[in-house]
Amino acid sequence: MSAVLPLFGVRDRSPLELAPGAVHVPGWLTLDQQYELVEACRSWAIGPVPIRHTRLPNGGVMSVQTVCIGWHWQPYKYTRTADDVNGAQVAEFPANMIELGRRALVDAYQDPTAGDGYTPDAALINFYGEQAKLGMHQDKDEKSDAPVVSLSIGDTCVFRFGNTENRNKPYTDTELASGDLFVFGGPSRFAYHGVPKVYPGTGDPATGLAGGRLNITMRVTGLTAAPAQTDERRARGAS
Ligand SMILES: O=C(O)CCC(=O)C(=O)O
Ligand SMILES: [Fe+2]
Repeated sequence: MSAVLPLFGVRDRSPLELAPGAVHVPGWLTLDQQYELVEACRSWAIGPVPIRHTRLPNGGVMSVQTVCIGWHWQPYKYTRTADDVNGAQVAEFPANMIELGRRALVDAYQDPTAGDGYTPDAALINFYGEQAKLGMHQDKDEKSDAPVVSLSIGDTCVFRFGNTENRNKPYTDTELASGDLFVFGGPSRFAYHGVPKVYPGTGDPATGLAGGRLNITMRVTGLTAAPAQTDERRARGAS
């Protein structure tokens, strides 16, 4: 009997360019990194601003659940406090995530300088249950054209990556699996994209996620923090 080739389950980790500036790196995160991120997300999901189904101005509710760090996102702006949830300030954006974002750009663009000066200051953390989807949209509430770094953990999904003109064709459907990195920057920074489907039960529980899909998108908001009001300014009623 011939030996079984040890290729089963091994994915090609070379970066794949879907469009200029849009790069998919399969299996970029190690299992340990995924586990650590799941733990961190679990704690952010509890508070200071709990994870929620975002309410849209048209009265709809997103099927995806979202919690933010650094800046709070609500349709369609970033704010320091989560006024549409509990009014609290979201958790700080940790320095090790900035580092991870920089390494993501270096590896995706295969350029040792690609991460220089990249300082993401917000992340949206999305949790997809079995039925959750995300419609085609652009990430355009940032006042910066710095790349978006996306990390996926848990169940595999169909990721639809479109054009910069509208939410329709042409688009490319690709699968994002646990540990995958996807970067969209440059001419693809404002491309439409969405998640039409998640495949339940495809994730590895060793990530710490028993079910569902976690996606973290790091962004540069281009916003500066409003200076904290001093007691004196507050007493004077300065706005
Ligand atoms: O879940 C994903 O892969 C994409 C998430 C996304 O597009 C977003 O949060 O804006
Ligand atoms: Fe997005």
